[in-house]
Amino acid sequence: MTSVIEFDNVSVNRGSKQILDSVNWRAQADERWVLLGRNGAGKTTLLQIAGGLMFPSRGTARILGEQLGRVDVFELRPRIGLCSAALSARIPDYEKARDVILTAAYAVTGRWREEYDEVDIARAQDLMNLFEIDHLADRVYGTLSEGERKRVQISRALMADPELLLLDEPSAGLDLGAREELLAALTEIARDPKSPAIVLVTHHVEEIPEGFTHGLLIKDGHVSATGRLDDVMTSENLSEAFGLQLEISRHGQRFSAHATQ
Ligand SMILES: Nc1ncnc2c1ncn2[C@@H]1O[C@H](COP(=O)(O)OP(=O)(O)OP(=O)(O)O)[C@@H](O)[C@H]1O
Repeated sequence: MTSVIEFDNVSVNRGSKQILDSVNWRAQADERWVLLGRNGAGKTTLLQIAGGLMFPSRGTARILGEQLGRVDVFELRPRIGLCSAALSARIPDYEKARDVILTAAYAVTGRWREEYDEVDIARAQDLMNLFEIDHLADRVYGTLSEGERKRVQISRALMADPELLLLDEPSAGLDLGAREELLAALTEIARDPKSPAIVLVTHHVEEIPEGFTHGLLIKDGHVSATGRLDDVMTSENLSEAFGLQLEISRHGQRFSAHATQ
């Protein structure tokens, strides 16, 4: 199986700051990855490179078989579904939820065509059903709650049937009920063999959906642990990555963490 993500010694510098330091990472199509690390560790930067939105300063990054720097990123990006706060900020407040999702079929924000294919409309409807937002289809984005917006954003990211799905802190700002609903939907996607490869950035081990298979811990721009989730999610690895003594417990397929000193 070809790797969806292949990073070889990827480094990123901005001025004198080294944001990423020789990151090696391989992700396959059937894997669901979690990136964890404390504030400023480099998670968003890593995700930006995986999304073809930023180039490494050194090293090589291949995404969906294409090497950044040698591929037209405007052809690569439509193959990648992205959900991030930055992208959400670009969605017009007056756009109806259904159109926020539908416009992803044409890689735009803001509705510009009056006609969509039946197949696109059916897919948007399926996604709204999956994320239980079909009742919000005619509501404008600006009036939706944070949890409702998150579900619209992920539906949008999946609309163009991407080969890689990147989710940057999808649970941020959600209340407990909304978070659990979102995690249940992400679990359903993670367990579906037809789903694309998924990379999810989070700060909280409690927010790792069931069905995720691999983890990458990042500390000060370098990978501190990587591999199968069960092997990565140890108290020792998490304590090292977050720089404090943590105890990780597991309840079924969910994790929790607390500091021991
Ligand atoms: N253009 C830039 N110039 C200088 N420093 C930058 C630039 N972009 C990012 N950084 C720094 O690089 C580091 C990594 O940033 P990044 O956003 O990738 O971290 P993160 O792990 O996603 O953090 P958070 O959890 O707080 O969102 C941070 O210290 C950030 O301030």
